[in-house]
Amino acid sequence: MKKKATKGILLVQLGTPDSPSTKDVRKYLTEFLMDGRVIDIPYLNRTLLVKGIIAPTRAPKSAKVYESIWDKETGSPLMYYSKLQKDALQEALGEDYHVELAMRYQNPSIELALSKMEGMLLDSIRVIPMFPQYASATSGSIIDRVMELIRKWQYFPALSFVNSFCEDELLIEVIADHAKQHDLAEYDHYLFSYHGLPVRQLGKIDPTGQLKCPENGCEQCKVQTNSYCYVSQCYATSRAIVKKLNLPEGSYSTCFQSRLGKEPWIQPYTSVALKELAESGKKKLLVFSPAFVADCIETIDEIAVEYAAEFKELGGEKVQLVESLNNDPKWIESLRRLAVDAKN
Ligand SMILES: C=CC1=C(C)c2cc3[nH]c(cc4nc(cc5[nH]c(cc1n2)c(C)c5CCC(=O)O)C(CCC(=O)O)=C4C)c(C)c3C=C
Ligand SMILES: [Fe+2]
Ligand SMILES: [Fe+2]
Repeated sequence: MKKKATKGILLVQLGTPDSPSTKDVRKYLTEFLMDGRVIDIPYLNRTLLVKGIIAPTRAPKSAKVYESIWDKETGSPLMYYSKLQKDALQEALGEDYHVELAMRYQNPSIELALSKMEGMLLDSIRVIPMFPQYASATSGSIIDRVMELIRKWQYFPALSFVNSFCEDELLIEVIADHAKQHDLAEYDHYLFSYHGLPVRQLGKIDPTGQLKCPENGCEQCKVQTNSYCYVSQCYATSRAIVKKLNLPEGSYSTCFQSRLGKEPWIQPYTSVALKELAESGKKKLLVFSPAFVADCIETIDEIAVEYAAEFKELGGEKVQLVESLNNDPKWIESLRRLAVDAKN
């Protein structure tokens, strides 16, 4: 008889549309952007903005992009890699563990994954938001949703959450390994491009108001106060990769992509960084995307297609994306350690 699993691991990724049709992309964008941790403005204003403006205008454009990255057999790259990661982690952890995969938005939902786990009467559940750097809009929202659902249960397993793993040794090693698949000497600049956030969301993390993110500059917040500052965690990841690859001072920089709407997002923006690099005569860029654990629309299209075209128009020659963690065995080992070791 198969041994009963006693420990549950719930991997949660952001989410992706069910299909690249405009209808499904609109549904996905609406659920995503109606999350008050993602667009953190009052409900009525958010509804008018998301359902009245962003979803209807963005859905047809985004649908075309999703169509271009969608694989006929395996579908959304983010879903494809997330499933591979889940299966590989289950294999690595063995039969004492039960691993579920959920998406914060759309399918498979956190509700569905937890309903399966509830019936298993597990001793513990460990939730791993699949984001190396904590942000309220991503890991925070996942943790919030899990707590909202589990609080209705009649029993409570020992529950734990991975918060951030921005400097995880193996994670950094995998990123460095993937960079080394390219001839590092060929590039005249190394760019670390992270997903951006509205500036307002950074300041809200600190209830004491003393951290003053980002006015005081965020490069050292994490080191000095061990805060949840997203920007600081991004800089910590960049520093660790730079150290691992021994990149020379002045040959690299950190920037933030994917700005949505008109209000200020954290800077420097990737598009501005590209312009400045082109103006300073840089021709070949190696671009890291360490906010993601799997290739997705943000890497495959935004960096490798859109930013690459932008850079070439500005006089640059080449933008090479460093492959994401995807299903690299070393990353699966890193995930396994996150799953069994409650330190993070
Ligand atoms: C206010 C809007 C957004 C915030 C804040 C935000 C934060 C954030 N997102 C990720 C990771 C991913 N985002 C992805 C796509 C995506 N993100 C936004 C908006 C915000 N993100 C939009 C509108 C989209 C859809 C893209 C489109 O073209 O329509 C994805 C990829 C999903 C996929 O299917 O491939 C990821 C992953 C992080 C890490 C983050 C804050 C730190
Ligand atoms: Fe996003
Ligand atoms: Fe900060």
